[in-house]
Amino acid sequence: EITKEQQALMKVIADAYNRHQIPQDVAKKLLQDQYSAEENFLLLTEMATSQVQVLVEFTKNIPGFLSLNHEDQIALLKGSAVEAMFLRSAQVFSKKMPNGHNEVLEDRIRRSGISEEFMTPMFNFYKSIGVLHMVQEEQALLTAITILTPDRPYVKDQQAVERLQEPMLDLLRKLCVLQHPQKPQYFACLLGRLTELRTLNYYHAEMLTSWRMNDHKFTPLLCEIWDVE
Ligand SMILES: CC(C)c1onc(-c2c(Cl)cccc2Cl)c1COc1ccc(-c2ccc3c(C(=O)O)c[nH]c3c2)cc1
Repeated sequence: EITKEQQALMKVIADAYNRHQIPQDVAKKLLQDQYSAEENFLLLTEMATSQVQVLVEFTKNIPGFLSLNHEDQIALLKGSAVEAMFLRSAQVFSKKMPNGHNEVLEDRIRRSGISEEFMTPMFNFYKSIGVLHMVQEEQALLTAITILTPDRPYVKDQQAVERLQEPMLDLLRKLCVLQHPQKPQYFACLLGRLTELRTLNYYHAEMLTSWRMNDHKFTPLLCEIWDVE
């Protein structure tokens, strides 16, 4: 019972998600052989920077986003960047990249100066996403829903964001019923992942602090989106 306009919305979001991905030459860098903590940190910084650029382009394709108040657009991007990158990197792990990126990505993350205490929640999240076997459309919608979270810090017109997020949630609910008829709880499961994502924001803030304590440098784009330096 997906309506015509919901089909159109799904197509726009799924196309934007598939069109905006990290360039292959950047993703391939994960496979080069330097494995020092320094090299890993630099590579991950490059991946994150490229991923933020991809995220901004994807967000601009979300119907209605560009007609939101400009400050609110920035607040939504800043508030959701880490969560969207956890989602994206989780899908890299679960989709079993053809050229073995997932093991390499995991290895580099484990050896990039992140302290043990953040590894457990991070890789638990990756596992919990992996077991869901989300289809591309679900991944795209879940990312759009994460970006359109009304109660991010400094968002002024929360109602305007709710009006954009609601149709996405409605569409995702219907899609889950269609894609996973044998799992009636599937939609609720996905929303549970969004709650888990929020807790990862706190761990990530700690990660940033400890990297900065060890004098790690970020790119201007990451400094801007994460309010560091
Ligand atoms: C500044 C650095 C050190 C950082 O700080 N926190 C995090 C960080 C971490 Cl360590 C975990 C989760 C979220 C964040 Cl922001 C990171 C690294 O972030 C990323 C972001 C995104 C990818 C990523 C995306 C797509 C693909 C891809 C494909 O699409 O084909 C193939 N390989 C991919 C790799 C990797 C690492």
